[in-house]
Amino acid sequence: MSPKKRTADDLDGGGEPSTVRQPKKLFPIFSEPPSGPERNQDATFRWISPALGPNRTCLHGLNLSPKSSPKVAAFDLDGCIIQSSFPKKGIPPSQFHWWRPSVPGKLKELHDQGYSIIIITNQALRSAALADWRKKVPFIAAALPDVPFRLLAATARDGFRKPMPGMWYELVRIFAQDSVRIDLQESFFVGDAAGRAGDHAGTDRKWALNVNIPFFTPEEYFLKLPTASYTLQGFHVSSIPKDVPLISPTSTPLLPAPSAPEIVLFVGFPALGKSSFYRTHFEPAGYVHVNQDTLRTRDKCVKAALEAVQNGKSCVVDNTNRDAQTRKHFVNLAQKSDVPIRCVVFNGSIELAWHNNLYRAYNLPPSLVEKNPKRDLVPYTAFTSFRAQYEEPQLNEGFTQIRKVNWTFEGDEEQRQRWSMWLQIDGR
Ligand SMILES: Nc1ncnc2c1ncn2[C@@H]1O[C@H](COP(=O)(O)OP(=O)(O)OP(=O)(O)O)[C@@H](O)[C@H]1O
Repeated sequence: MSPKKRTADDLDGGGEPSTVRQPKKLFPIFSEPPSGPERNQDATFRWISPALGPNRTCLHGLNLSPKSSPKVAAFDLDGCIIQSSFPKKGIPPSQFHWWRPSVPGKLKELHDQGYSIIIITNQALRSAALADWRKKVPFIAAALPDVPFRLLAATARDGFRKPMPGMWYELVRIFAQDSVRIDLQESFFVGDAAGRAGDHAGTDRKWALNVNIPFFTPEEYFLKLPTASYTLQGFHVSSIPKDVPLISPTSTPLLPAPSAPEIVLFVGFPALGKSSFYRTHFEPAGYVHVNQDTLRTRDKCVKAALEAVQNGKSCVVDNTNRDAQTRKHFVNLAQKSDVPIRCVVFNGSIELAWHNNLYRAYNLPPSLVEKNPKRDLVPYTAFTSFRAQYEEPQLNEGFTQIRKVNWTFEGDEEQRQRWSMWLQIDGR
């Protein structure tokens, strides 16, 4: 049996068992709803998700009264605890199949050994399907009457969605309220999206790598099968070329000395680090920052650049400046004002730019979030349209010099750790 294909709009992150032996028979727990919808009234499960607020896309539910323990046994839902929670026409929410019959017993055993049982699931379903899915969960809980557990479900393509670590941060925050610090070595995560041949993704393994806890596939954990080989697809910062100079050519310094008024025009994908580079290298030298994100229109940027040079100041035009026509506005201004204009091109792939975009929107360390205003995710179309319309800057556009910047990470250990995580959501 091959894994059933789902669309990104339907569901991702769980998946039906996609490798190794499939059971010949399903194991229905309920073939009928036990006593209709009213069955939920005495259910042990309750949703406690906030309806509003920044965490509203992360659903949160409790079976019984789970305790916070330093030992966390975390499980994916679909293709791991149950076979699939994907709603199907004509199948009541009460009906589901354990991934294997041994699953409920194993969960009970872990609870008895003092583990906190946590279900971590991606459920980016359309609203009607999500409503059906929410009805299903209490039935799964009812079949685990002596296993207290906590369930977190990411319902949107945002920082909560595996492999992004948002659900883990949420767990750490909740446990901290009970003064419990999770022991990473004693904890583990089991999931079927493990990057094995035939797996629909490597999302679960990436999530465990991100949060730095041991990972097992359901076959390894529940069936004790040998570890399977895997390959993780998608962008990771370890693929960025090393040992390239930060600025090339290296023959002249980045800043002229003694400093004379000039315009420096940045070129590069959104989120490739242009503003960070400005703050590190140009702001300390007194360059005025001209940026369309803050000024809103190009006319205002041209005006701000003109004002800077008229006041005898240098400035950096920190926009994407994708083509010659866009750049011409500033070249003309420089020529009219009789100041040199140089171009600084940011090397770096669309994948790195998108990664930084995810990092900036969802995974900055709290210390950085406090310092900087929160930046929303820039839509992917901004990256593809930059790529489609990009024209490599040429000296004959009127530049006195063109420099290339190779992105190099600057930040403390916590920043580097968060930036080095797998952030790309499947498919992008
Ligand atoms: N060299 C670097 N070291 C560490 N982090 C960086 C570096 N460059 C960029 N970043 C991080 O990547 C994210 C995007 O960087 P930044 O906002 O500077 O990009 P940008 O090109 O100015 O983006 P935009 O064009 O969207 O304004 C930020 O979170 C930033 O902290």
